[in-house]
Amino acid sequence: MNICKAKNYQDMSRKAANIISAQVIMKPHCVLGLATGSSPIGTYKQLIEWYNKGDLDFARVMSINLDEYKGLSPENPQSYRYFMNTNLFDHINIDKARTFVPNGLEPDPEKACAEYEEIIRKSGGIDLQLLGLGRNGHIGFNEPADAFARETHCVNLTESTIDANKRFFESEDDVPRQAYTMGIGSIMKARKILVVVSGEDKADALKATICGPITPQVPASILQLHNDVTIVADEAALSKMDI
Ligand SMILES: N[C@@H]1[C@@H](O)[C@H](O)[C@@H](COP(=O)(O)O)O[C@@H]1O
Repeated sequence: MNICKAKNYQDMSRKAANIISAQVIMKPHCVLGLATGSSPIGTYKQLIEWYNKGDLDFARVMSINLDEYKGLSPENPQSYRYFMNTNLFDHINIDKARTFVPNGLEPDPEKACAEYEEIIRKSGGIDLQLLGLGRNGHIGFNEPADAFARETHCVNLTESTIDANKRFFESEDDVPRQAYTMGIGSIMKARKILVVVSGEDKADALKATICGPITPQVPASILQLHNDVTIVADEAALSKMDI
């Protein structure tokens, strides 16, 4: 694992955006695996800035997002499709028909997940997967569990995740209890993985991810087995480690 220490959130975002830019410049028709949450927002802002300066071209890029709340429509401001449109896609020249997010409105989990795995398979594989880290070590919506889930599946969100994500909703009751997420196997197939981590509330999860045993109780710990992972973390997130 390549650990890159950033001073703060802004520095982390710029460093991560540099890595994504390099990917897009080196392979203009690349497949980007994208993430939601507050961690990658600064990275997306930086990419938009460089796009506006004429430094980046997303015309041939395809994107595949990690996850979506089950039951939320793309127009719902809390949906991850809406998040991606407003935080990135609406501001760059990516072809929206080539941006994919699991279909939150598909009530049949088997159908929703099989369709999504087919999209990943047909894409030829994700070149660079961007990830945030949950406070309990989750990636995508792969929550701590007794076993690693391989493919896209439907999950019941844990109390910790519902609590962490309620800030985006009017009340805790409005947070969906289920989501569709790419599995650990789908994530691990990406050729390169980039994790962005900021803030002291992630310090324990980050330490367990990097130094702890590989266990489905800390889903991100599986990343120790991937051969091309870069973690860009700020000082606060690295505060519990000697790095
Ligand atoms: N499904 C998302 C994850 O993909 C994200 O990494 C995590 C952390 O979010 P944040 O970056 O806001 O801390 O939140 C959600 O649960």
